[in-house]
Amino acid sequence: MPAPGTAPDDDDDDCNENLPFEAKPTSLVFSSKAACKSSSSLQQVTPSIVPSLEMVVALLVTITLVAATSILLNVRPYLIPPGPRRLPLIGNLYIFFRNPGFIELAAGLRERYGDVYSLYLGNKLMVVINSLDLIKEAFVTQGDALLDRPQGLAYEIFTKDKGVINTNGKQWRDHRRFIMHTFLDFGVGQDALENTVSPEIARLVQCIRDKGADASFDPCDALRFTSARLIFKVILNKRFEGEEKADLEMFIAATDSVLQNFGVLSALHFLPFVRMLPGNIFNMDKIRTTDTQIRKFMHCQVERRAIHLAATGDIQCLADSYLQKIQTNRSLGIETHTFDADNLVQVMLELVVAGTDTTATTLQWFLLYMVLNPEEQTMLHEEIDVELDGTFPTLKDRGRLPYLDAAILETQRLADAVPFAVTRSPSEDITLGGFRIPKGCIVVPSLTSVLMDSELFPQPEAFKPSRFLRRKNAKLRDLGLIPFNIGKRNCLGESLARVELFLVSAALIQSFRFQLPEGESLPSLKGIVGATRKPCPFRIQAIPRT
Ligand code: HEM
Repeated sequence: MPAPGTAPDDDDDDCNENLPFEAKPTSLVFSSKAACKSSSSLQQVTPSIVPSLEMVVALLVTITLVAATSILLNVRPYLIPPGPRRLPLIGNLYIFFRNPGFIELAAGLRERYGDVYSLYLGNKLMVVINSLDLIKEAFVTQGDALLDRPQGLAYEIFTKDKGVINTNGKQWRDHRRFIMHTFLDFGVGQDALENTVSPEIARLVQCIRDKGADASFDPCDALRFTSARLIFKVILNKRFEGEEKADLEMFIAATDSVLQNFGVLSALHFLPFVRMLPGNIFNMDKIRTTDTQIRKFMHCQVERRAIHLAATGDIQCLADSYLQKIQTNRSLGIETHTFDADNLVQVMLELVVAGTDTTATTLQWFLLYMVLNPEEQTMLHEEIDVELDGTFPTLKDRGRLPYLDAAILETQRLADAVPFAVTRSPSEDITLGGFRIPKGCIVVPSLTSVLMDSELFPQPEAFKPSRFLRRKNAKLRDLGLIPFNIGKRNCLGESLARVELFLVSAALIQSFRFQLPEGESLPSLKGIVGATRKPCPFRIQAIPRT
């Protein structure tokens, strides 16, 4: 008997027993003993390259099955919006890998398939909605059927049964209502908030002043820190001073890395088998470790608030109100799992994550448009100098600074900070634009399609604050300015974000003239799209104004 892999003995009558699988009697080539008696070198090489009958049949069957499946897969069910051809198993996920960017990809698909089109992520149907009319129809007129988030779509940081962003039904409603009421109590959107946030903004101004007029710097970090600090102040009454500054840096870096992996986490959700592959593909271990680190940090902050509240009874921030609600429920004997410590930690995490990157990104775009449009910046300087005469801007001044207000709105339009909002899922079949959007599918509004609509905003690529000057009493939503999306589940932090955007930009414009450092090439206006749409890194110079 030859060793495995060696040629069978020429004289061995039972040579078929020793042949590799391909060379057994049913083989077209090696079906006779004569064949076994051919040259040994041929016997060693040929069996591995000549297909057997089984192989040919298997191949034909596979090709037929793939072709049949492809044909079947590409017939969209009745009235389901059109979309590109999909492949077995991965659906249309392949188009995300070969395309230059999500926004360009979405624009191309809209041009080809119309305002409502569909894609398959694995075998999950996703419907993309374009245009102001259709987004209003979906999220306002038929909004009650489109309040839910798709279930099972739990990214590591947004768990599916806690918090507010990724939950549905009573859990979501109770938390959304509680947070909105508490924000109102703390004066979010009103003058009362000023005492809380103004010191942080003054600190940002000083931090930029300290860089010196000649220095060129990337404003990204300073703005992210300020945005995070503002939210931490409102929700945890925390300033992160002295040694604790490093904690905040760690937290920001960690949340950033989770957000950067957002795309991978989303793709993995639709290809669950990839998660099961051996090895640490996509660095999932790192993502989990970071998630644990972030959660531990927040737990610690919440515990400190609980100790402070027990000692003083003084309600100073959202966490205090929440802890008080847990206590009240307990003392009334109300058994509720909706308001508990785990939910509190999750809510805190979500508010910081949802509020930091979005606001900081919008402020970065604001500075970028300022340096690229010096004549617009001069108009803002003139307005603020005349109206405020050097006093630090407050919310009361908003009415006196219409050009600044318009410049912020125009920045928000062009920034398109959250281009595809957050996914939703119909709780029942709905009809939109003549198509059926079935219960349970994923729905994505393309906010870009509205913010960059040339009929609503002529020359949509141009930075023209004046387009918002004459809006009189028209609602921003009716004009098409919907960066927070619309309807009952739009951005929960809209009022807080508007306050921050106004106070930070007013203070910066009053204090500095921003310009491109000499010799620096013009920064690109093409954004980097992840969970948010950020500008590519750029450097500026801040010349102090007296
Ligand atoms: C310029 C800044 C911001 C922009 C452009 C923005 C945009 C958005 C968008 C488009 C959504 C998705 C709404 C939908 O499902 O249709 C959203 C949701 C949300 N945002 Fe914001 N946001 C900003 C700032 C903030 C801030 C400062 C906070 C928190 C303090 C915040 C907290 C939230 C929360 C909690 C949700 C989920 C709401 C829910 O599921 O009910 N956002 N945001």
